[in-house]
Amino acid sequence: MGEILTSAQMRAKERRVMQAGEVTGLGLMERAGQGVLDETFRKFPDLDKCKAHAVVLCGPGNNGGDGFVIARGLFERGWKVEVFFWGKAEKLSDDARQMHDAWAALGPIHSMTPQSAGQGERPTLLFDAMFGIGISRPIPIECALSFHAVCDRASGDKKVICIAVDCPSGVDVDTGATLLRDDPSRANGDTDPRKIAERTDLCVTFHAPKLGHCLAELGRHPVAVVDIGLDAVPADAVIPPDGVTRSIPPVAPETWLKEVTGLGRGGHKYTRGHALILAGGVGKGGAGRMAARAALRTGAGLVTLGVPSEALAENAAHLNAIMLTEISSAKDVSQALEDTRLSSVCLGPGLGVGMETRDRVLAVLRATASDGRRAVLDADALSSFADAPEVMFEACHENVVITPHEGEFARLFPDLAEKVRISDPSKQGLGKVEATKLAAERLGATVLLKGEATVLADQRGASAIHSALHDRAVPWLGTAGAGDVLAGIIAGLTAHQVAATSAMIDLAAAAVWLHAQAARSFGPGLIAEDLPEQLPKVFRECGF
Ligand SMILES: NC(=O)C1=CN([C@@H]2O[C@H](COP(=O)(O)OP(=O)(O)OC[C@H]3O[C@@H](n4cnc5c(N)ncnc54)[C@H](OP(=O)(O)O)[C@@H]3O)[C@@H](O)[C@H]2O)[C@@H](O)CC1
Ligand SMILES: [K+]
Repeated sequence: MGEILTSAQMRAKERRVMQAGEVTGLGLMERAGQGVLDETFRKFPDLDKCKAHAVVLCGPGNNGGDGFVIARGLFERGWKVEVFFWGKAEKLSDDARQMHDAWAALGPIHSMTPQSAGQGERPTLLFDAMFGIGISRPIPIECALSFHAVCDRASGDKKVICIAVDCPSGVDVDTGATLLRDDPSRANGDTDPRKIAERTDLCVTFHAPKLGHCLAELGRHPVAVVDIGLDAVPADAVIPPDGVTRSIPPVAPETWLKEVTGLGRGGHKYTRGHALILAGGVGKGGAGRMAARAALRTGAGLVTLGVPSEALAENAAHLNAIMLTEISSAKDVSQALEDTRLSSVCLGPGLGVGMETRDRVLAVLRATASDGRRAVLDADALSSFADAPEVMFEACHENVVITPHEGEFARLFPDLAEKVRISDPSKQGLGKVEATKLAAERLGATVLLKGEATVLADQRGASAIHSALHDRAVPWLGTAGAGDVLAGIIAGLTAHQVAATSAMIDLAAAAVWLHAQAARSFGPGLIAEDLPEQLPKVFRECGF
């Protein structure tokens, strides 16, 4: 699939498939509930044999409807099932009402209160089917307390395995944030809805992951995706392709990597391009050297490091295959870029924050504005515009990518960063993806916002997420200089002539994947210098 949807896109798709007569709402709900059980027993196979005891918490919407299907499915498998319901049966949708009634013929439905939910023996499994993608405000405190009351039942000492249906209740799937009340004092301990996500062991969602699943600000649970038959109508018939956020890596990463980067297609050192990396002064060249080495390892035919005159000797002592040239000023940058064989430029790592760097950035942007050459701006190249970001926005163009971490992003886009901190969309809170898309639109270029979940967006509205979470987690990638290497990998990939037809966002996404893959391949103990050295192994594994 490779697509990551918003809740609105999911609903649009559901409507479209139902209109096409491919499936009914009841059919979708049945598949959803049964799919949650299948995924649960796939993840915890021993449980299917033990026919134990489960609690299902059902909410007032269709998420609750899925819960009634789950209860019935467990009952049919021989489990002891307790169902608690928060809401009024007469207010349920027709589909959820039918599922409610089907369960009512098999077992009791208890009203959900913390007191009632806290009685009895601790179950093996707890299904959270209280609220799904229809959440519009913070969840009722009684629901949060009921969830914890089941987990903490006094009778029994085993940890309850918590399964979230579609999402942990209270999480906004468009942002990954939990909706919180204005009054934080009302959200302490078990009344804090974030604790539901923290206690979740597995989340089972439908058809495709939603944005929030890939950002996962809270909780470290894995996410399983169940096919409920919505592929009967192609996605393009419902949602414009650029409106869908893509998942990086896609289903077949090796094929994708070859297509996007053109790597492995042969050529000679000139067709593979020439990357120019600008580095800092004496004692500050390490970051630039690491970026340069990454560019060379990524397959740029030639790489030149540009350094101020006083740093030439120091750098010469460190370099072999990488060429060295003197670049001491913005004027030198402009002169160097008159050589159009230089096909990509990377600047920022170790360059220092200030007017000097700002002028160099502007010189690069001017020189590359209209000839298709690519530029990568990172670190100090970004921070140097903190007090006048509009100067950079003015000069940027579609062949530029900026690679901020969250701090650098906040310096350039303080209003957007502030909105990401607001958890409630009705109070104009923004998710990270939406914020990155707005930033890219403002910049007129590609934005790559680094983090455990790296979000990419470009000026045309395309977006992608690389989620280094769960089974792709690489905590050891948070090491000094790792960002410099990423900037160098992008410079290396974008230098290639064969990559000229690929969109900047695709090349940047490929770089993010290679970077994480190199870190995964090396493992714990990694330092930034190891990353470029690991790339040949990654390329071999990709079949280059
Ligand atoms: N779409 C699909 O393809 C499929 C969807 N399926 C399932 O449906 C789920 C979406 O169902 P949904 O739209 O009914 O929303 P849901 O999350 O159950 O909650 C809405 C209800 O809660 C209420 N409510 C909201 N916030 C509240 C609060 N803070 N406090 C109190 N009440 C609150 C809200 O009331 P209202 O806001 O209208 O007052 C409404 O009654 C989805 O997650 C998946 O599990 C699958 O069956 C099959 C395929
Ligand atoms: K839920």
